[in-house]
Amino acid sequence: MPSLGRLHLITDTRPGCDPLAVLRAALPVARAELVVQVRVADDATDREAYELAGQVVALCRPYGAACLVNDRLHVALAVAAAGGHVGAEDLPVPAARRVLGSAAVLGVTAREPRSAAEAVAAGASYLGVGPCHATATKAGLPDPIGPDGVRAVVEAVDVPVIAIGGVTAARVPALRAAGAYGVAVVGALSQAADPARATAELLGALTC
Ligand SMILES: Cc1ncc(COP(=O)(O)OP(=O)(O)O)c(N)n1
Ligand SMILES: Cc1ncsc1CCOP(=O)(O)O
Ligand SMILES: [Mg+2]
Repeated sequence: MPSLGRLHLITDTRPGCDPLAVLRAALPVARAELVVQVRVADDATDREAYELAGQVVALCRPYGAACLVNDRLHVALAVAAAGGHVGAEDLPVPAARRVLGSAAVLGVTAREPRSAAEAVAAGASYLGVGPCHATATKAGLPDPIGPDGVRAVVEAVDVPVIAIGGVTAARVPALRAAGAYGVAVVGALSQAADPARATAELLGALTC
Protein backbone atom coordinates (compact mmCIF):
# COMPACT_ATOMS: atom_id res chain seq x y z
CA MET A 1 0.00 0.00 0.00
CA PRO A 2 1.43 3.45 -0.88
CA SER A 3 1.90 5.77 2.08
CA LEU A 4 -1.34 7.28 3.34
CA GLY A 5 -1.93 11.03 3.02
CA ARG A 6 -2.29 12.97 6.25
CA LEU A 7 -5.12 15.33 5.27
CA HIS A 8 -8.43 13.60 4.61
CA LEU A 9 -11.10 15.73 2.98
CA ILE A 10 -14.56 14.22 3.35
CA THR A 11 -17.00 15.49 0.76
CA ASP A 12 -19.78 17.73 2.05
CA THR A 13 -22.83 16.95 -0.04
CA ARG A 14 -25.32 18.89 2.06
CA PRO A 15 -27.56 21.31 0.14
CA GLY A 16 -25.67 24.42 -0.95
CA CYS A 17 -22.27 22.73 -0.79
CA ASP A 18 -20.04 22.22 -3.82
CA PRO A 19 -17.62 19.41 -2.92
CA LEU A 20 -15.85 19.47 -6.28
CA ALA A 21 -15.09 23.20 -5.99
CA VAL A 22 -13.55 22.59 -2.56
CA LEU A 23 -11.57 19.67 -3.97
CA ARG A 24 -10.27 21.72 -6.91
CA ALA A 25 -9.00 24.31 -4.44
CA ALA A 26 -7.40 21.78 -2.08
CA LEU A 27 -5.69 19.48 -4.59
CA PRO A 28 -2.94 21.81 -5.90
CA VAL A 29 -2.05 22.70 -2.32
CA ALA A 30 -2.07 19.28 -0.65
CA ARG A 31 -1.36 17.07 -3.69
CA ALA A 32 -0.45 13.51 -2.57
CA GLU A 33 -0.94 14.46 1.10
CA LEU A 34 -4.66 14.65 0.32
CA VAL A 35 -7.02 11.72 0.71
CA VAL A 36 -10.51 12.43 -0.54
CA GLN A 37 -13.28 10.39 1.00
CA VAL A 38 -16.47 10.46 -1.05
CA ARG A 39 -19.31 10.55 1.45
CA VAL A 40 -22.84 11.10 0.17
CA ALA A 41 -26.11 11.52 2.01
CA ASP A 42 -27.84 8.33 3.07
CA ASP A 43 -30.68 9.01 0.63
CA ALA A 44 -28.39 9.60 -2.35
CA THR A 45 -28.68 6.97 -5.03
CA ASP A 46 -25.84 4.65 -5.94
CA ARG A 47 -25.80 6.35 -9.34
CA GLU A 48 -25.21 9.73 -7.71
CA ALA A 49 -22.45 8.28 -5.53
CA TYR A 50 -20.85 6.61 -8.55
CA GLU A 51 -20.88 9.78 -10.62
CA LEU A 52 -19.39 11.91 -7.83
CA ALA A 53 -16.75 9.29 -7.01
CA GLY A 54 -15.78 8.96 -10.68
CA GLN A 55 -15.24 12.72 -10.90
CA VAL A 56 -13.19 12.69 -7.70
CA VAL A 57 -10.97 9.84 -8.93
CA ALA A 58 -10.31 11.73 -12.17
CA LEU A 59 -9.50 14.98 -10.35
CA CYS A 60 -7.19 13.24 -7.87
CA ARG A 61 -5.17 11.21 -10.37
CA PRO A 62 -2.84 13.96 -11.72
CA TYR A 63 -1.90 14.95 -8.17
CA GLY A 64 -1.28 11.46 -6.83
CA ALA A 65 -4.04 11.98 -4.27
CA ALA A 66 -6.05 8.97 -3.17
CA CYS A 67 -9.84 8.64 -3.37
CA LEU A 68 -11.70 6.48 -0.87
CA VAL A 69 -15.45 5.82 -0.83
CA ASN A 70 -17.42 5.90 2.41
CA ASP A 71 -19.80 2.99 3.12
CA ARG A 72 -20.55 1.96 -0.48
CA LEU A 73 -17.72 -0.38 -1.31
CA HIS A 74 -19.26 -1.51 -4.59
CA VAL A 75 -18.98 2.11 -5.72
CA ALA A 76 -15.31 2.14 -4.67
CA LEU A 77 -14.71 -0.93 -6.83
CA ALA A 78 -16.72 0.45 -9.74
CA VAL A 79 -14.64 3.65 -9.98
CA ALA A 80 -11.31 1.96 -9.16
CA ALA A 81 -10.88 4.05 -6.02
CA ALA A 82 -7.92 3.34 -3.73
CA GLY A 83 -10.28 1.89 -1.13
CA GLY A 84 -13.10 2.62 1.27
CA HIS A 85 -14.09 3.51 4.82
CA VAL A 86 -16.55 1.59 7.01
CA GLY A 87 -18.07 2.08 10.45
CA ALA A 88 -20.37 0.27 12.84
CA GLU A 89 -23.41 0.36 10.54
CA ASP A 90 -21.54 -0.73 7.42
CA LEU A 91 -20.08 -4.06 6.31
CA PRO A 92 -18.07 -5.79 9.06
CA VAL A 93 -14.33 -5.28 8.65
CA PRO A 94 -13.48 -8.84 7.45
CA ALA A 95 -16.25 -8.64 4.85
CA ALA A 96 -15.12 -5.18 3.76
CA ARG A 97 -11.57 -6.48 3.33
CA ARG A 98 -12.84 -9.41 1.25
CA VAL A 99 -14.84 -7.08 -0.97
CA LEU A 100 -11.99 -4.60 -1.52
CA GLY A 101 -9.13 -7.10 -1.74
CA SER A 102 -5.82 -7.22 0.05
CA ALA A 103 -4.16 -4.30 -1.75
CA ALA A 104 -6.85 -1.69 -1.09
CA VAL A 105 -6.88 0.95 1.64
CA LEU A 106 -9.53 0.10 4.23
CA GLY A 107 -10.38 2.71 6.85
CA VAL A 108 -12.44 1.74 9.89
CA THR A 109 -14.08 3.94 12.52
CA ALA A 110 -13.03 3.29 16.13
CA ARG A 111 -13.50 5.17 19.39
CA GLU A 112 -11.67 3.10 21.93
CA PRO A 113 -8.67 0.77 22.15
CA ARG A 114 -10.42 -2.60 22.20
CA SER A 115 -12.54 -2.17 19.07
CA ALA A 116 -9.60 -0.41 17.44
CA ALA A 117 -7.33 -3.42 17.95
CA GLU A 118 -10.08 -5.75 16.70
CA ALA A 119 -10.52 -3.67 13.57
CA VAL A 120 -6.80 -3.80 12.84
CA ALA A 121 -6.68 -7.56 13.40
CA ALA A 122 -9.57 -7.90 10.96
CA GLY A 123 -7.85 -5.94 8.21
CA ALA A 124 -8.07 -2.18 8.77
CA SER A 125 -5.31 -0.17 7.08
CA TYR A 126 -6.02 2.93 9.16
CA LEU A 127 -8.49 4.01 11.83
CA GLY A 128 -10.80 7.05 11.82
CA VAL A 129 -10.99 8.01 15.48
CA GLY A 130 -13.52 10.38 16.98
CA PRO A 131 -15.41 12.53 17.33
CA CYS A 132 -12.44 14.30 18.87
CA HIS A 133 -14.38 17.52 19.31
CA ALA A 134 -18.01 18.55 19.06
CA THR A 135 -19.31 18.86 15.52
CA ALA A 136 -22.53 19.93 13.86
CA THR A 137 -21.70 18.07 10.67
CA LYS A 138 -23.09 14.70 11.73
CA ALA A 139 -25.99 14.21 14.14
CA GLY A 140 -26.28 11.54 16.81
CA LEU A 141 -22.62 11.15 17.62
CA PRO A 142 -21.42 10.17 21.09
CA ASP A 143 -19.51 12.61 23.32
CA PRO A 144 -16.16 13.85 22.01
CA ILE A 145 -13.13 11.84 23.14
CA GLY A 146 -10.57 14.67 22.90
CA PRO A 147 -6.84 14.22 22.34
CA ASP A 148 -6.61 11.85 25.34
CA GLY A 149 -9.07 9.48 23.70
CA VAL A 150 -7.05 9.60 20.51
CA ARG A 151 -3.87 8.78 22.45
CA ALA A 152 -5.51 5.72 24.01
CA VAL A 153 -6.27 4.32 20.57
CA VAL A 154 -2.85 5.22 19.15
CA GLU A 155 -1.20 3.25 21.96
CA ALA A 156 -3.30 0.16 21.15
CA VAL A 157 -2.63 -0.14 17.41
CA ASP A 158 0.17 -0.06 14.85
CA VAL A 159 -1.71 1.54 11.95
CA PRO A 160 -2.19 5.27 11.21
CA VAL A 161 -4.82 7.00 13.32
CA ILE A 162 -6.82 9.73 11.58
CA ALA A 163 -8.53 12.06 14.03
CA ILE A 164 -12.01 13.24 13.03
CA GLY A 165 -14.73 15.52 14.40
CA GLY A 166 -14.52 19.28 14.85
CA VAL A 167 -10.95 19.37 13.60
CA THR A 168 -9.51 22.80 12.84
CA ALA A 169 -5.93 23.86 12.14
CA ALA A 170 -5.71 25.24 15.67
CA ARG A 171 -6.63 21.81 17.10
CA VAL A 172 -4.17 19.82 14.99
CA PRO A 173 -1.08 20.27 17.21
CA ALA A 174 -2.76 18.65 20.22
CA LEU A 175 -4.03 15.79 18.07
CA ARG A 176 -0.57 15.26 16.58
CA ALA A 177 0.95 15.36 20.05
CA ALA A 178 -1.51 12.61 20.99
CA GLY A 179 -0.07 10.50 18.18
CA ALA A 180 -2.57 11.10 15.39
CA TYR A 181 -0.99 10.48 12.00
CA GLY A 182 -3.43 12.79 10.27
CA VAL A 183 -6.88 14.34 10.38
CA ALA A 184 -10.18 14.10 8.51
CA VAL A 185 -12.29 17.19 8.00
CA VAL A 186 -15.58 18.22 6.49
CA GLY A 187 -16.43 21.72 7.73
CA ALA A 188 -12.90 23.06 8.11
CA LEU A 189 -12.61 22.99 4.33
CA SER A 190 -16.16 23.02 3.00
CA GLN A 191 -17.18 26.00 5.17
CA ALA A 192 -13.93 27.91 4.66
CA ALA A 193 -14.10 31.28 2.91
CA ASP A 194 -10.85 30.35 1.15
CA PRO A 195 -10.50 26.54 0.94
CA ALA A 196 -7.02 26.71 -0.62
CA ARG A 197 -5.74 28.78 2.26
CA ALA A 198 -7.52 26.56 4.80
CA THR A 199 -5.86 23.54 3.18
CA ALA A 200 -2.45 25.18 3.53
CA GLU A 201 -3.13 25.96 7.19
CA LEU A 202 -4.22 22.40 7.98
CA LEU A 203 -1.24 20.98 6.09
CA GLY A 204 1.16 23.32 7.82
CA ALA A 205 -0.17 22.25 11.19
CA LEU A 206 0.13 18.58 10.20
CA THR A 207 3.66 18.67 8.88
CA CYS A 208 5.44 21.05 11.29
C1 LIG B 1 -11.77 9.08 8.60
C2 LIG B 1 -13.17 8.77 9.02
N1 LIG B 1 -13.41 8.44 10.30
C3 LIG B 1 -14.66 8.17 10.71
C4 LIG B 1 -15.71 8.20 9.80
C5 LIG B 1 -17.12 7.88 10.23
O1 LIG B 1 -17.57 6.68 9.57
P1 LIG B 1 -18.94 6.01 10.07
O2 LIG B 1 -18.80 5.78 11.52
O3 LIG B 1 -19.23 4.83 9.24
O4 LIG B 1 -20.01 7.15 9.79
P2 LIG B 1 -20.43 7.75 8.36
O5 LIG B 1 -19.32 8.63 7.87
O6 LIG B 1 -20.64 6.60 7.41
O7 LIG B 1 -21.69 8.52 8.61
C6 LIG B 1 -15.42 8.54 8.48
N2 LIG B 1 -16.39 8.60 7.54
N3 LIG B 1 -14.15 8.82 8.10
C1 LIG C 1 -18.59 11.74 9.58
C2 LIG C 1 -18.11 12.03 10.95
N1 LIG C 1 -17.90 11.01 11.82
C3 LIG C 1 -17.46 11.43 13.01
S1 LIG C 1 -17.33 13.14 13.07
C4 LIG C 1 -17.86 13.26 11.46
C5 LIG C 1 -18.04 14.58 10.77
C6 LIG C 1 -16.82 15.46 10.85
O1 LIG C 1 -17.11 16.69 10.26
P1 LIG C 1 -16.41 18.03 10.75
O2 LIG C 1 -14.98 17.97 10.30
O3 LIG C 1 -17.17 19.12 10.03
O4 LIG C 1 -16.57 18.13 12.24
MG1 LIG D 1 -20.28 4.58 7.56
